[in-house]
Amino acid sequence: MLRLENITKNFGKAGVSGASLHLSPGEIVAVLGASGSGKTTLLNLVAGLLEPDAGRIFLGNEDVTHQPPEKRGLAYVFQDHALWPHLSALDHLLLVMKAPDRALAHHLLGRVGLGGLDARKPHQLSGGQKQRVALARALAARPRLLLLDEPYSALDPVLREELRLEVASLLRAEHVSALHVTHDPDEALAVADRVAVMDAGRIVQVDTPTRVYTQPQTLAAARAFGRLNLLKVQVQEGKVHLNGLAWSVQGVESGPGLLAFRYEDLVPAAEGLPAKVLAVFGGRGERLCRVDLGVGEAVVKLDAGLEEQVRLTPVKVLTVFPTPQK
Ligand SMILES: Nc1ncnc2c1ncn2[C@@H]1O[C@H](COP(=O)(O)OP(=O)(O)OP(=O)(O)O)[C@@H](O)[C@H]1O
Repeated sequence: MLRLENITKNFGKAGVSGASLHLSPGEIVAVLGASGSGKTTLLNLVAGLLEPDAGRIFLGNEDVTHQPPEKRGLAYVFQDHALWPHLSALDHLLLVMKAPDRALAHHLLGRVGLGGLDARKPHQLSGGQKQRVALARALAARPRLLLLDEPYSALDPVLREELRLEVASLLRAEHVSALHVTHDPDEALAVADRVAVMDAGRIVQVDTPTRVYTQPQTLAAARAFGRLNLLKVQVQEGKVHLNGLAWSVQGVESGPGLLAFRYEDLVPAAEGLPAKVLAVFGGRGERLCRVDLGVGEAVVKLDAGLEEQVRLTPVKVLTVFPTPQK
């Protein structure tokens, strides 16, 4: 459906470099990465709003690298919803339909939670409602590929959760592929078949959300999903030793590095590292504590009453990542 081959766009030191990616028909791929890692630039290249310096973009079998945006058959929903001030919500949908269908437009507005607001113009809608008109319009265009750039960021958390599932199920029902930029790992987990992680302009890993979470290939990929603890360690012949505890880390070079593990994999254990609780926070039924482990600080899920003299050990480590240069 979409194939990117070695796409590069230089903005001095920033931009996108050597990005390759493919999307199958009906597949939803989330693009995750730190701010400035190149996510929006990648989307703009696919949309045709930017031209790459090198590399090629295919939609189906068609090379669209130098095609203008309006020829590409895509729809996009970016952070600013770009609505026409003089058009009603319903008219926005009718305008992009090849064969205008009022019943379908009305139905789509209902599906994104705008039932009864068909006649409203943008100035009569809230920011979140405008964003939903933009989403419904994108779906009404029946694109071969939908590009989403933080489409739910202006919505409240409840609506965001409901709408992302609703849109994902509409996309799946219609077999529409989507490339979905988000900062929110929960959003990626909820809607994406695969995740592409970007770091400093490069796509550093493309895999299912679960595999990126459990087997991140780089520190940026591990960070993309959050809930990450890092302790400074020394690797010696594939092993890490910390105060009598030892882990084997396959394929990691000897020398200094960062032992990485998720919050939930740090657990109380009699033989663990003595932990001093520095702060307690959290919610939603889980209680998180920042602790000093003597060898560094970490965050742990800890039930009330366990703070006193608790010993903790990471029962599962992801790997040891090289210490970043910066
Ligand atoms: N037109 C431009 N001219 C020069 N530099 C640019 C331009 N557009 C983007 N950049 C730079 O390219 C890098 C990637 O920007 P981009 O907007 O793609 O990042 P992002 O991952 O989408 O970030 P965010 O999550 O903050 O939106 C940044 O360093 C940005 O400053």
